[in-house]
Amino acid sequence: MTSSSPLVTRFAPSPTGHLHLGNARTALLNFLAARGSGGQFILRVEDTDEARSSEEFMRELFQDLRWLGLEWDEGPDVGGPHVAYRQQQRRQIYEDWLAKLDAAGLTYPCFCTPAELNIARKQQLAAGKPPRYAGTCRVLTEEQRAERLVSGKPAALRFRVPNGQVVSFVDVVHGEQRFSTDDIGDFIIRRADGSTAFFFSNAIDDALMGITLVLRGDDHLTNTPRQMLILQSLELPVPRYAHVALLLGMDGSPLSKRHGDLSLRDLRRRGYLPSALRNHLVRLGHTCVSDGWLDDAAMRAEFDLSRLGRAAAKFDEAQLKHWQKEAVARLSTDDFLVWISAQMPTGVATAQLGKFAEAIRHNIEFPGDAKLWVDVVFGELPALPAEALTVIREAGADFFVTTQSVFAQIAGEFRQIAKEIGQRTGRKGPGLYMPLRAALTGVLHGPELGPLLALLSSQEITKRLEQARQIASGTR
Ligand SMILES: Nc1ncnc2c1ncn2[C@@H]1O[C@H](COP(=O)(O)OP(=O)(O)OP(=O)(O)O)[C@@H](O)[C@H]1O
Repeated sequence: MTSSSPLVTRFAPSPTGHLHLGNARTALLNFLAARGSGGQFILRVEDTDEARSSEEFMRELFQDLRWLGLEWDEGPDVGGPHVAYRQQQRRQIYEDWLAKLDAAGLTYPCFCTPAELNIARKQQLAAGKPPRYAGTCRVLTEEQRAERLVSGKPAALRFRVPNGQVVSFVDVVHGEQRFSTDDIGDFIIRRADGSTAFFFSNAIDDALMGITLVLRGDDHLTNTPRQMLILQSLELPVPRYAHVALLLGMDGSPLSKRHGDLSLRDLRRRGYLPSALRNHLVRLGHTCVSDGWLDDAAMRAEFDLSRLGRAAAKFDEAQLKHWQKEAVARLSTDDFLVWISAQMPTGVATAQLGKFAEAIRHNIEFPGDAKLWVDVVFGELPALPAEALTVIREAGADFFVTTQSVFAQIAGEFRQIAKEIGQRTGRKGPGLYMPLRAALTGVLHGPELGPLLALLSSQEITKRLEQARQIASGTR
């Protein structure tokens, strides 16, 4: 279903931990749905769980989303026409709407203790029935209610679910959905401690903030009829819903903040690039027509609600690494140098820096990988590993004598030099390049030799070839 009208979407996380890849995927899809349709993307912080929420997690959540490249049009730190964007600051709004439900006779206080609820639940399960609130406090008389309230018994507030109705809606991902209200027990909308429950505050906020599409994990699919009942009772607009399959970790269970799963922070610390994550995430639970790299504009154009999928998507780091390579290849030289800056020595001339970046970038997945090549180019050659020594010895001292004289005679491109060495020594292919690599870089794999050697002084090249000659002749 492609939507031509602008969509107002939102990402509504709780600041109770670090955002993981599943959260990030949901945020990205909401962002794309809004941007692709010329609509608005709202960030709302659902911090009603005071015990688990923190300011620190909220700040980090902003940083993580911005790092990922998702900017919001309205939110706690940028404001907007629907302030406040933190649920803790919206309590009065919830009280006002609760009062309306109350006035319509659609709520009642519930005095059942957790222990009582637990017993009722077990009895229902034992009888093979789906657990739902048994309605104990629904049928209290006014006197019984007043008595309990006066005695100071803690009371939650429940929504009175109408009997014998069907709540139906067309989910963008799952299609037609029908829920009988007889299967939905009266549910809590305000807890005994005074805080509003997710079902309530989340639905009220979506309606008041003008959200037209609620795109979220399919863990919320069965919450939807409850939320719709509340909105319909209050004559508030009901958004469209799209419930996308949850992202699963390697162990097959859904990623979750409370388990500290695959956080964006960790992936960032490990050197992953945000554009790599975006390209990976947009293909989890959403199919793209293009298999190739998507820049921001192409990703917006590719995104289509009709391509959201039902199948649970599993995180696969090999796929993420594929996009990481693509992302590194696309960094500008300056951005690449900033990315690897922690590995770079000081005092390197600007022209050298650019050449170094281009010489090594295809061999770098993470910034730490640059260290080896920084040492090879700007430092002393590290101690040669056994496999390099073997290759050098196999080539023999004469090979390096010839190589030294060719380097001294030809000041041209490495290709010319290598051709000349090949002609004079009768070596070609790996037989030619491996001993050169071993002697000049100490490593048998890596970036093209030419651009790398162009960064070494002729004295340094001579020194390394001399070292190899001595190794090959057994004098070192
Ligand atoms: N594994 C997941 N895959 C995809 N989306 C997810 C996943 N987990 C949560 N979401 C979505 O992220 C949004 C924010 O959810 P929320 O802040 O409750 O995250 P959470 O990881 O479920 O946190 P917690 O572990 O604290 O319950 C919701 O739309 C939710 O559906």
